[in-house]
Amino acid sequence: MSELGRDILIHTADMRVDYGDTTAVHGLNLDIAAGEVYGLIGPNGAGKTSTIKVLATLLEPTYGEVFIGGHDTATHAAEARAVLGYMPDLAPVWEDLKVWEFLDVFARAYAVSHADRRRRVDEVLDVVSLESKRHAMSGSLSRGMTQRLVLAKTLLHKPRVLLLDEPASGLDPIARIEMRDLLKRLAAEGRTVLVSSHILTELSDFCSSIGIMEKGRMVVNGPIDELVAARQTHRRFVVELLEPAIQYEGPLAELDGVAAVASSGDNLDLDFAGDDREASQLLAGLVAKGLPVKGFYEKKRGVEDIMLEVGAKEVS
Ligand SMILES: Nc1ncnc2c1ncn2[C@@H]1O[C@H](COP(=O)(O)OP(=O)(O)OP(=O)(O)O)[C@@H](O)[C@H]1O
Repeated sequence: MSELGRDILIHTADMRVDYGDTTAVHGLNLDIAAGEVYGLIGPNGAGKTSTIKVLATLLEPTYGEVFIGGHDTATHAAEARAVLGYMPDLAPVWEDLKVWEFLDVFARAYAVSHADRRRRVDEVLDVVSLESKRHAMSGSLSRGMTQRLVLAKTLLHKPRVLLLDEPASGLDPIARIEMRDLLKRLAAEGRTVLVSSHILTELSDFCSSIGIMEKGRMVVNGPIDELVAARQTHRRFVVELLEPAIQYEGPLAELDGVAAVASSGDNLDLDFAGDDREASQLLAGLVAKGLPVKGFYEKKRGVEDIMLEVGAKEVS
């Protein structure tokens, strides 16, 4: 399936998921291209898991169409499954199997030939940096290593599309960073990765696109660059002063291009509409007005700011 030359690997149209009278997902339209890392963000209960389960062919949508790797999941579920790897939230491992045995069982299930199995198991252990744990019991691994083992299992059949439900949940900060770096690598190798989280900052620095869900609806969806640019009508500058900034708030509001001024301690935050040359003139104007300027820099606005603007404050 392609659209304007893009290879669309995840496509949904009007996808709805009902549980009895509860609608968990309302008419979802998604198009995620090859090589993208798509962050599905939303608070608990927003509908992320239901969405991912449908994409993974584990749950039939109540309504709508779903294509994975160009395969209609309603009519060609087996073909769709062959190209996708799904990692559930808090997936269990068989604790009494060694790490390599755990992977070997699944390699058999994926019909990897006997001759290739050992090599394939070694390859996925290498990808998730668990080679040294090859002979360890699965039950002896830390939470972060267990998540990486489950991810290794998900990679055995070389899926082009990865569907990862909260892969960093329950991990300590270091294990989170390791998981994030691993996902970056997997995406850099050309896979399409859909990863969910209720923690925005976990995703914002490496996703190419995001979707923010609230109560089963997608409230923001698109490439991060475009989302940020569309909301960037004003630039935010910080002026660091040598003394309390509050006394300068009033006079500065009259300067050309300054839309709003706020002070905190020795800093002034300016909302400013203008290009770099005008920003440079703004700085000259501040100094000419006698402000004791110690520093002047632009504060880039990111995805976190978008979140606040769309009012999804409960997602943090
Ligand atoms: N099997 C089910 N039966 C009934 N309602 C369900 C079922 N699974 C999910 N729901 C409801 O559907 C809505 C969406 O849940 P879902 O698990 O998809 O959200 P989520 O964003 O993944 O949240 P979480 O992070 O807590 O898993 C919630 O209101 C939830 O209570």
